[in-house]
Formats: sequence, C-alpha cells, structure tokens
Amino acid sequence: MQSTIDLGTASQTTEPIELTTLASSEMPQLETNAPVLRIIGKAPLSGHVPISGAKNSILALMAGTLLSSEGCRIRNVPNLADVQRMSDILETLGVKISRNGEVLDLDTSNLTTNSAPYELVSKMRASFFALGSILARLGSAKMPLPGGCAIGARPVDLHVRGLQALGAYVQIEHGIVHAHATSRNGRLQGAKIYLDCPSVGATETLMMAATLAEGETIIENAAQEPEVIDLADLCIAMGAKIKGAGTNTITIEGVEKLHFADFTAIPDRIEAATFMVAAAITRSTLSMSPVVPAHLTAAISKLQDIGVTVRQDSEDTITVIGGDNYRAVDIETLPYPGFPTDMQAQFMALLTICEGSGVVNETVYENRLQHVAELNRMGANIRLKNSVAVVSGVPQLSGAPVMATDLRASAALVIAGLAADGETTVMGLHHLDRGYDRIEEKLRNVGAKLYRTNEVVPV
Ligand SMILES: CC(=O)N[C@H]1[C@@H](OP(=O)(O)OP(=O)(O)OC[C@H]2O[C@@H](n3ccc(=O)[nH]c3=O)[C@H](O)[C@@H]2O)O[C@H](CO)[C@@H](O)[C@@H]1O
Ligand SMILES: C=C(OP(=O)(O)O)C(=O)O
Repeated sequence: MQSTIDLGTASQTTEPIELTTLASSEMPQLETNAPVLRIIGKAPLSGHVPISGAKNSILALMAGTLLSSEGCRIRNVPNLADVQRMSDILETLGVKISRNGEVLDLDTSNLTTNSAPYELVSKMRASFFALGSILARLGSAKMPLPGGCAIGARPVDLHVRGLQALGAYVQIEHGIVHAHATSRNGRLQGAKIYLDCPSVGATETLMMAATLAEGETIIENAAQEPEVIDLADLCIAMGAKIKGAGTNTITIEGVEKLHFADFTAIPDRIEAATFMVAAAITRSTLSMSPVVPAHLTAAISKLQDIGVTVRQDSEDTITVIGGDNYRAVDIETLPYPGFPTDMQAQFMALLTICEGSGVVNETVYENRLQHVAELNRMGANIRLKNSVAVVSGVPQLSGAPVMATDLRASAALVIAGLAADGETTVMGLHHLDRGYDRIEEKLRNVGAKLYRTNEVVPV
C-alpha cells in the first residue's frame, strides 16, 4: 500500500515524499493511539546538532538546590519529561520554580514538607537522590522507594547504608524510607563511607547529605561520572567544601548553610553520543556542540575502532564523519571512565551493520538488552545469552514497527530506523521524551525524515 505524507515545515524537505506502508497483517496491534515516530530511513544527514544540558546532571542539580536556604538558578536546562517531573516533586516540597527558556529559577528558601509523593517518585528514580538533600536540610525526610524499572531491579541499599553511616536512623515501612538525623542538633555527622560499587546515585545522595553534616565525610569507591563533578561544582558554588569529585575518593567538610548560586549544567554526553552514532550509522557527517570531548573518550575511541572518523574542531565542538567500511568491536559497559551503559543500546544499533561479530557485555544492569529483540525485527542478527549479546553484522537493516522498552532503547531504535531500508515506526515514545530534548526537530534539521503522529497505525 502506498501513501503520501507531508513531513511538515521543520523538515528540510518540504516536498511530500512517498512512503511504503506495511500491510496491516505485518503490523503489531496498538492498543491506544499513543503517538508513534515514523522514520523513513536512508536519508543522508549533514549539518550541525546543538547539544542540550545533561539530563543526569540536571536531575541531580535540582535535588542539590534543596540544600540552599536561598534558592538557585540553573542554566542549560533541557526540556524533558524528567525535568518536568522533578519540578513537580520539588514543588510538592514547597519549592517555587519558574522557567524561562533554558533557565530554571528555584526558590528553595521555604521547604514546607519533608515528604515526597509516591505517585511522582515511583516514576523517576533520580528523584530518590533528593533524600540526601532533604534529610541534610531539614533533619528528616520521607521518600518512597523508587522501585525498579525495565532495565533492572536498581536497589537503593547503598544510599540507605551511607545515610546510616552519617548518623541517620532509617526505617523502611510500607515502601517509604523514613530517615532522621539522630544527633541532638538535628545534623548528620561526618563519616567514612565505602561504597560496595561506585553507584552514581549513592555518591550523589551521600555527597549532598554530607555538605551540611557536622565534620568530615570521606566517600571511598565513589562514582567518577562527570555528572557527579557537576553536582559537586554546584554545591561548591553554594558554599560547600568538597574535594576529589571526579576521583574515587571524595572528601566533604560539612558547613552549616549553603547559599544562592547561579550555575550552568554540563552538556549531555549521552545525547551527544547518540547523535555521533546517528552520523556513523547513516554514513553521514555531523558536527555537534557544545560537548566536552573528554566526557566522550569511551564513545570516540569505540567509533574510531569501528572505522568512523571523529574530529575535534574546537574546545567544545566535534565532527563525526561516517565511512563505508565498519568493523565490529566488543563492548563492555562499566562505570566511568569505562564505556557507559547509557550508550550501549545506541552502539549496538551501529554494530548491527558492521562487518564481523562484536560481543556486547552489559555489566551494569541485569536487564538492559530488551532492544535486541526489536533490532532483530529490523533484520539485525543478534544472539542473546543473559547479559551478553553477540552482534553479527548484516549488510542492511530493514524498517519495521518496533517498541521502545526504555529510554536508550528508544534512541537505538530511532538511530536504527534512520539507517534502515523503508519505514520504521517506533512506539513507546514516553521513554524517548524522558531524555531527548526536541530530538525530532534536531534530526529533521540535519536532513532526517521522521515525524510524530497520533494516527493509529493500521492493524
Ligand atoms: C539519573 C541518573 O543519573 N541516572 C544514571 C545513574 O543511575 P543510578 O545512579 O541509579 O545508577 P547506579 O550507578 O546507582 O547503578 C549502578 C548499579 O549499581 C546498582 N546499585 C545502585 C545503588 C544501590 O544502592 N545499590 C545497587 O546495587 C544498580 O542496581 C546498578 O546495577 O547512573 C547509571 C549508571 O551510569 C546510569 O545508567 C543512569 O542513567
Ligand atoms: C537509565 C537512565 O536514566 P534513569 O537513571 O533516570 O532511569 C538513562 O539516562 O539512560
């Protein structure tokens, strides 16, 4: 069946293009008319992609603002569903928030409750990190357990044990974490904490908690992710005394109060890596900025091993130049500076068209390979055993209806769709919207042919 669809004004191509729609028997049944993304593959990309502020920084920074008795201004804030959710949570705590473009003003001077609502926290793990800042600021906090998600169970035992080490009494009742500082003056007490694994969230929760504790805290085996450094930098700008963020040992000398700061978040390295892979898989050339090239070392190195050219044009700009011949590589996800789990799905999409076989070992989450089945629907040849996938390259992916199962899986499917022959329909876009600011617009501006529609896909 043939249909003609106008891709709209944001597209570089204003002329309607021909789409080949799949026969109804080939499409999965959609139960609702939730929006889907329709992608017409094989359009060459070229141009420049602006990179937004880092989701995983912003969410932690927003939790960090609760430490300030005078509020905060955060710049470079992307327009994401997760940011909106975090704003909603902070507002229930009494924070007054106003947004002007990419600038977020948070008046945290008067927190009216120490208790965050289940309906909101259960939808977003990062909100749990605010346990550390609420407890430090108010001396007590009630935070629903965030629960697991599609990619894994994601316990919070390290957060809880660390807070206990800082002198908090913590009790979990009916799915709510109740924590209060046991000292007479209501302040947490500095302590030496060793994390069994370098958890990003636990490092952030405990670092925030320790900024207002009495005495010195040392976090050993701390996470070294750039987002941890960003949060430390915000806390330092608010008057905290923190040393060593970005290394595996962070030392915090507690202070009594934190003050106003005007802070700009780092660019999103995961978003940048996603566009880097988009350039590679479509054998196109894309530049992007602002980026911090040092945050992208693992991604750049894997791309170069595959046969993609990556050029650093300036301090904050890189260009990715796709090629014709790609060779498969192995990937093992690890804490920073290792290869990030948040880039695994996107790189797997690229491996599907590389020559030879590559082994992808997901070591951070126990269930982060659900995109394998969807990529295979698109003609990929991936075999899966537990958390290890063997990707054997195929000459060409073919467009198919696919379901996004989590945030980075959704990005991988979009990328695969850009390179596939024919039309790909990506469902489950609420995942994509959690972490990609205006992704369709950014891709259309460099030549991609895709659009979002509420039309019910034919069944
Ligand atoms: C909002 C945010 O910043 N999210 C990122 C953050 O998540 P998040 O901070 O949740 O990830 P962690 O670094 O804590 O998790 C890493 C591993 O440690 C385990 N773990 C963690 C805490 C704990 O108390 N006990 C425990 O066992 C987790 O289940 C997981 O298997 O870092 C992850 C790892 O880079 C990224 O994938 C997420 O995008
Ligand atoms: C897993 C991710 O996010 P979160 O920790 O917010 O679920 C991610 O950004 O890929």
